[in-house]
Amino acid sequence: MLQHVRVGTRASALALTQTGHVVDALAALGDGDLTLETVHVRTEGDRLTGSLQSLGGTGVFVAALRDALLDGRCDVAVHSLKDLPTGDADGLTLGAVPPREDPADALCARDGLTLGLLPPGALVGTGSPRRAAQLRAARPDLVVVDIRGNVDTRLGRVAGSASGPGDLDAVVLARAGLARLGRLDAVTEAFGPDVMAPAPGQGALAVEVRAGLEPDEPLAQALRLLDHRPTRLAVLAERALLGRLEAGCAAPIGATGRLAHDGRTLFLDAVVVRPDGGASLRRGLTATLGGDSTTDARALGTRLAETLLDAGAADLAALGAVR
Ligand SMILES: NCc1[nH]cc(CCC(=O)O)c1CC(=O)O
Repeated sequence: MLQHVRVGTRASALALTQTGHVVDALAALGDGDLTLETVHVRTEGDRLTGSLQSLGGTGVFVAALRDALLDGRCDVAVHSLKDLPTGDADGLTLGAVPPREDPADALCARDGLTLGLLPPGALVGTGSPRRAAQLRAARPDLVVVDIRGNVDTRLGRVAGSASGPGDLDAVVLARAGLARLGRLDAVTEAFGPDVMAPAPGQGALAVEVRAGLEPDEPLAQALRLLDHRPTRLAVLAERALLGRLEAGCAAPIGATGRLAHDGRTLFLDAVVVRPDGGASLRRGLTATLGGDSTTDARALGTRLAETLLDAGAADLAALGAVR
């Protein structure tokens, strides 16, 4: 059976490379039964300017792609997993979670500087309250500047660009995005999770499709082969934590899940940081997965969220969740 599949993407450089990776992988895994086409979908987030917080988070980037899937303008949508809202989308399903890149956050500073070597009062750009809070915790003397824009725009704020010289000493970006764009040269320090815990889902992609694929259609078969169980279980736990805390991708919450080599021990570490960086709560839990590993992974995230709520996370970070 030959199947033609349209893959929807945003037009940003990062979205295009991410979609390209998935298209190439699906073509290889489809074993000649799949033909693929990339279709561009314009999203509201690409049009608007202003801080991400004022847009209500990066969910705006996702909504237009989801509409295109539901309308049948495309059959597959590739998202940065951390940008997906934690709730399920009606009529859609997570078709595959490919192997994750290193989820670390990375400092991209002028003159090869690391966080410890930035001078007092240095200007560090990020649009993420999570990154801002952890920067303030590590270096209360720095000035965090709220910025947005695509990866090139942000790097240009340090290195300078056609529109002028750089006006910041550093920016913080996901290492994964830089890796996919071939821009790891800009990284001057990759943060360990003790300094900056990455966002739930960071470094992972989500391949979303309409619910109800036939299991034997070529797309469904290729998606099963593309799916990486350790990544899927880790991100399900991370996102369940975020969901239970009633927080989105803009919340000052970091989380890292990891499946042990035995395939059934799942670790989850999380931190909730007060936005001013002056206090934080860090907790970890481990679960042994049973027959329904998906449910168990989600339960681990929920349980860790409740542990954090018991310790006062909702007040600390002004979250919506109640215990
Ligand atoms: N919110 C924007 C966004 N969504 C995903 C990535 C990077 C790639 C990833 O985390 O998988 C980025 C840019 C960034 O945070 O630096």
